[in-house]
Amino acid sequence: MLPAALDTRRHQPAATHRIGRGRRRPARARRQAHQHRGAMTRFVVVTGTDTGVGKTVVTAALAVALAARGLEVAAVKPVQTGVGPDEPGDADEVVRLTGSSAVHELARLRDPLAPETAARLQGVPLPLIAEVAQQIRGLDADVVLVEGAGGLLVRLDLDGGTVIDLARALDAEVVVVAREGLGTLNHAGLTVDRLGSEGLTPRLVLGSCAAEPGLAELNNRSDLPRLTGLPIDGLIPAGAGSLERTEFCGQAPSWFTALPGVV
Ligand SMILES: Nc1ncnc2c1ncn2[C@@H]1O[C@H](COP(=O)(O)OP(=O)(O)OP(=O)(O)O)[C@@H](O)[C@H]1O
Ligand SMILES: C[C@H](N)[C@H](N)CCCCCC(=O)O
Ligand SMILES: [Mg+2]
Repeated sequence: MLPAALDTRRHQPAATHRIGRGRRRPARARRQAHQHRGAMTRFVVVTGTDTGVGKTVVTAALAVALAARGLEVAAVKPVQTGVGPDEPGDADEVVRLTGSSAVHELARLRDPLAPETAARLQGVPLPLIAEVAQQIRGLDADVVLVEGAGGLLVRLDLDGGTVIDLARALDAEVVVVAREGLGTLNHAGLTVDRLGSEGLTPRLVLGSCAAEPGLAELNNRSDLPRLTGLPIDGLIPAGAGSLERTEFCGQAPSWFTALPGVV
C-alpha cells in the first residue's frame, strides 16, 4: 500500500476486501513476503490505442486473473483527468469491479483532457515520471498494474513524460488495449511499432468484443496478430464493464489466454 501521504486520492475507496481473496495475511507475514519478493515485484503498464478503449476494465480484469493465480496485486492510476474531487475515477471503477483495496490514484485533474494540458489549464504541477515510478516501486505487491491515460503518447507530466517513459522506469511489461473494429489495424500497428522502436515488447488485448462480431471484427482477430506479430492475449467481452463484481471476478480469468506479470 502507498503511505497515506502519497496516496492523494480525495476519498478512500469503498470498504472492500482483497481481489478475490479471503483474509489478508498477518502484517508480519506480509512484511516477510515483501522483503522476500523485494526486487521480485513485477510491473505491468496498461496502455491503449486510444482513450475509451477499455484500459480500466482490462486493468480490473487483469487484477482478478492474476489474483486467481495466488498473486498479490495492486493497481495504480498515476493521473486521473476529467473528474471532480468527489466523483469516481478509474481507480474507483477498478475497486468496484474487483473488490480490491490495493488501488491508488496519484493525481487528479478537473478537465477531461490529457494530463499535461489539464494541469497547465488548472495551473498545478504534476509529479515527474521518475517520481511516479519511485512511488509505484514502493508498493507492496507481487504485481503492480499501472493504467495510463488515453493512448501511448499522451503526456503524463509537464516534462514531456509519457507512459513509455514510465514503462522504461519500471522495467515494466506493456499491455496494449485495442479496439476490435475497423480502424484498429492502423491504431494498433502504430502503437506496437512505436513500442518496438522504444525497445519494449507489448502484449495485445481487445478491450470490448462483440458477442456477434461483424466482418471487420472477425478478420481483425486474425489480422492483428499477423500484422503486429503479437498474439491476442485477451478478449474482453462487450458489457464486461457493466457486470456486478461477483460475475466480473468469476468470469475475468477466462478472458485471457496468457497473462503479463507471471514468471
Ligand atoms: N468490455 C466493455 N464492455 C462494455 N463497456 C466497456 C467495456 N470496456 C470499456 N467499456 C466502457 O467504455 C468506456 C471507456 O472504457 P474505459 O474507461 O475502460 O476506457 P479507458 O481506455 O480506460 O479510458 P481512459 O483513457 O479515459 O482511461 C467506459 O464507460 C467503460 O465502462
Ligand atoms: C479524459 C479521459 N478520461 C482520458 N483519461 C484522457 C484522454 C486524453 C487523450 C488526449 C489525446 O489523445 O488527444
Ligand atoms: Mg481508464
